[in-house]
Amino acid sequence: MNKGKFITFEGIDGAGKSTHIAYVAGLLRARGMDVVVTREPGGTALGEKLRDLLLHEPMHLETEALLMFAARREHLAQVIEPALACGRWVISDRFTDASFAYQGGGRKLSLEKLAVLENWVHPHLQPDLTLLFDVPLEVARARLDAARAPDKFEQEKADFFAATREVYLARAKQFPQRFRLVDSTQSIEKIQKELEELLSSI
Ligand SMILES: Nc1ncnc2c1ncn2[C@@H]1O[C@H](COP(=O)(O)OP(=O)(O)OP(=O)(O)O)[C@@H](O)[C@H]1O
Ligand SMILES: Cc1cn([C@H]2C[C@H](O)[C@@H](COP(=O)(O)O)O2)c(=O)[nH]c1=O
Repeated sequence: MNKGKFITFEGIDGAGKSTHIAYVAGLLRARGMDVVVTREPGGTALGEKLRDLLLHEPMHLETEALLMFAARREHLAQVIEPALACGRWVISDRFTDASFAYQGGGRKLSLEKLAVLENWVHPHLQPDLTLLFDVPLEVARARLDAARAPDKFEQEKADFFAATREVYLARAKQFPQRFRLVDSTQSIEKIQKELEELLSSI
């Protein structure tokens, strides 16, 4: 049995990831793939409880990083690994790149500590494709302000998101084989066209 592929969507809050997930899942299903759509933090019953704490309770930055990886361990064991093993494709709204970007960039937690957690929780698995939706902070902020009340992360200041975006862009340079940068200032229709072309090659 062929293993499925693992696709992750990343970007700062308001970049537009969630808008495009259903579209990409639809494209892949039309090509006959069996697709699982999931998210982080979350994706399991325990993970969703942790998500609620992570998005709304103040906590020490290391507690936050550890809970992100605890939720991820459960997500891998219950959802991601079993799905890939039986040939399904997994699309996750965020994965470990978000921990490097938010906890490492935004909160300034040591990237070495995060690498230790990554190596513990998923020493061998990496996404086959990571779509990084990139927008200037002001564009993301304006979109979020128009869309919903902010959670704990979305209330952070511009310098937090500038550092988060910087780490995302640095990781895209560090891992060019799996990252694809999507200019998310474009219209939704233009981005969909770009995604369609991009996915035709995997
Ligand atoms: N290319 C676009 N042009 C204009 N508006 C957009 C575009 N992409 C997304 N939006 C709008 O911006 C808002 C935020 O989009 P979305 O929820 O997809 O962002 P996100 O990256 O998933 O954010 P978060 O990570 O905080 O969930 C939504 O109201 C969405 O309709
Ligand atoms: C996986 C992960 C997520 N975060 C942050 C990023 C976002 O602000 C929230 C999730 O909200 P979304 O609307 O579903 O994008 O969590 C993080 O800080 N670290 C992580 O590892």
